[in-house]
Amino acid sequence: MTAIILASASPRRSELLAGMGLPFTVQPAHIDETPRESEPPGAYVERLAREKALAVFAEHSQQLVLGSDTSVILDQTILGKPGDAAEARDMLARLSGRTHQVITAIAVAAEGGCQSMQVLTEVTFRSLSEEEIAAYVATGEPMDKAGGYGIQGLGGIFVKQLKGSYSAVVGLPLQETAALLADAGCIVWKHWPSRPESQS
Ligand SMILES: Cc1cn([C@H]2C[C@H](O)[C@@H](COP(=O)(O)OP(=O)(O)OP(=O)(O)O)O2)c(=O)[nH]c1=O
Repeated sequence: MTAIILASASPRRSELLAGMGLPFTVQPAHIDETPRESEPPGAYVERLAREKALAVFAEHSQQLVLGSDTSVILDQTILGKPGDAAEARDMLARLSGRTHQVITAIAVAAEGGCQSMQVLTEVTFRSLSEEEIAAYVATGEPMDKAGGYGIQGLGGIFVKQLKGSYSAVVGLPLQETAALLADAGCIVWKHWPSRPESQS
């Protein structure tokens, strides 16, 4: 099988991909993540996923490279990772009591080209008090996460409703990633081990 490289520094993406039962190595991509002027959020997120995959593929063209990007969108505005505690507090105050979109794009670069797609999930937060926001920011959890929260962590208690893909919000949509890998010739389930006693 063609070796898989995950072009990401995100520990969440590594965990999610490992959970699919595939062997892979990690090589983070270093790209400029500045949005272009009036670039629509979906186009921005998918462009970054492709750029991450292609940056690593440029050095490993015999392999299959998976790139991904996640952004939180509120009122058509992209909320990336907060730069400091004040920005994290501001993001969480804006998300409080509202529904926002989380767009995660994935891209697979392989010999045959680069295929990509976007997954949109709607997340509704309950109202958050100022004290709760301050306590959450003080934990440090928001700092390396789009929108300033982690649904898989302490931030999970803010989420009232989710429509779409939970794994996409965490950083890697499992079903769609398996489909894109399959298109590139990597059938995920063929790599699953089976126990001898379950064969009868
Ligand atoms: C909304 C949300 C985001 N996140 C994380 C997923 C991503 O790691 C991060 C979004 O930033 P990204 O720029 O997509 O990813 P990254 O910088 O962490 O890693 P890389 O670019 O190398 O792939 O936010 C959560 O962990 N939980 C959440 O609930």
